Amino acid sequence: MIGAEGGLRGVMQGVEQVAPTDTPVLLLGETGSGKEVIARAIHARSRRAEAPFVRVNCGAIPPELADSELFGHERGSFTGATSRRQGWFERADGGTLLLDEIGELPLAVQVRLLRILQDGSFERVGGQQPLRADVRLIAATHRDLHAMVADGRFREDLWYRINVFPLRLPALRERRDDIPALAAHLARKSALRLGLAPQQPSTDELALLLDYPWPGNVRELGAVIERAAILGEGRGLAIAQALGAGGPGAPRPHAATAPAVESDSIAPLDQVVRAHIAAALRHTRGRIEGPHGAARLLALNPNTLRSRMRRLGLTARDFRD
Ligand SMILES: Nc1ncnc2c1ncn2[C@@H]1O[C@H](COP(=O)(O)OP(=O)(O)OP(=O)(O)O)[C@@H](O)[C@H]1O
Repeated sequence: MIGAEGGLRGVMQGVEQVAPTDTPVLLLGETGSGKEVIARAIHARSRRAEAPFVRVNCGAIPPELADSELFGHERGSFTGATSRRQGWFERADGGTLLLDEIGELPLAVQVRLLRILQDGSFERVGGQQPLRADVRLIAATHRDLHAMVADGRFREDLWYRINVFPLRLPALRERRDDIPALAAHLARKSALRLGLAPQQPSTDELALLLDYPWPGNVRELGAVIERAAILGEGRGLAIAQALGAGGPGAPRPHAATAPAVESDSIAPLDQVVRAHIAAALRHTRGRIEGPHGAARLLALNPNTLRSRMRRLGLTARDFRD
């Protein structure tokens, strides 16, 4: 895990404290910020490390199947239940269960979840016999569960039960110091996966990565690095192009000056240049001239930069906040 000594230091302290216990953990943080990575770290440091770690994405289960997915069902208990099925609690018995996106669970299922957390017992759908499962629960969400409690969309009693030890993962933009190490790690992983010579971002490319807001956090950084590795064809990382071509927050090319992307892999040069200049302007908050200006960063004469910005439809004012 990258950042354990950096931006995740506080979170890791919590991990070390809570891992040896059986206490439920609530992981809070934006999508892609590393909640699953932290859940696995807790499991690995617990007495359950040799037992299963099971992750269930509650947001991906159709609400009518949530009961059966979590607690299992007996044969014939509903149309389509052609055989007995073990639920995720049974499969995680002795180990750790990560319920990702717990806020998406229907209220009826939340009641059953509360019960298993309170006394470890449950029944399969259509089953009479009470069963037991010894499971350590880790819940994760990017939602404001407290607000959902206030709206009646999340049960207050369940909220108290899972909110014993909350850990909040900072967004990547709140721990920019971790970006260089993460980028290096992700670049090595991409190169291995793609069978390309490993490449590392240059200082200029790192500046682009440091400047980007990363709404999709580490997952998005991984995707940008992978795209950059593919576009760089083993000779480098095409970070500017990868950022300009795909990031949801990437500056959109100006219709009059940059044609639509015609190929997925090769962005028009104007678009790449525009994204690069925009990144420099974001960095300097719109300042063009002087020692802290974008012209200096880009090694351009300020007037040259101004005329390129005009041609590409960029205005310094847009970067001033
Ligand atoms: N600190 C880290 N070091 C190395 N890789 C990381 C780190 N944090 C996240 N990643 C990688 O980033 C990706 C996203 O992380 P993860 O799946 O844990 O995020 P998440 O918060 O659980 O996302 P979601 O809310 O969408 O489920 C994964 O591929 C993971 O391996």
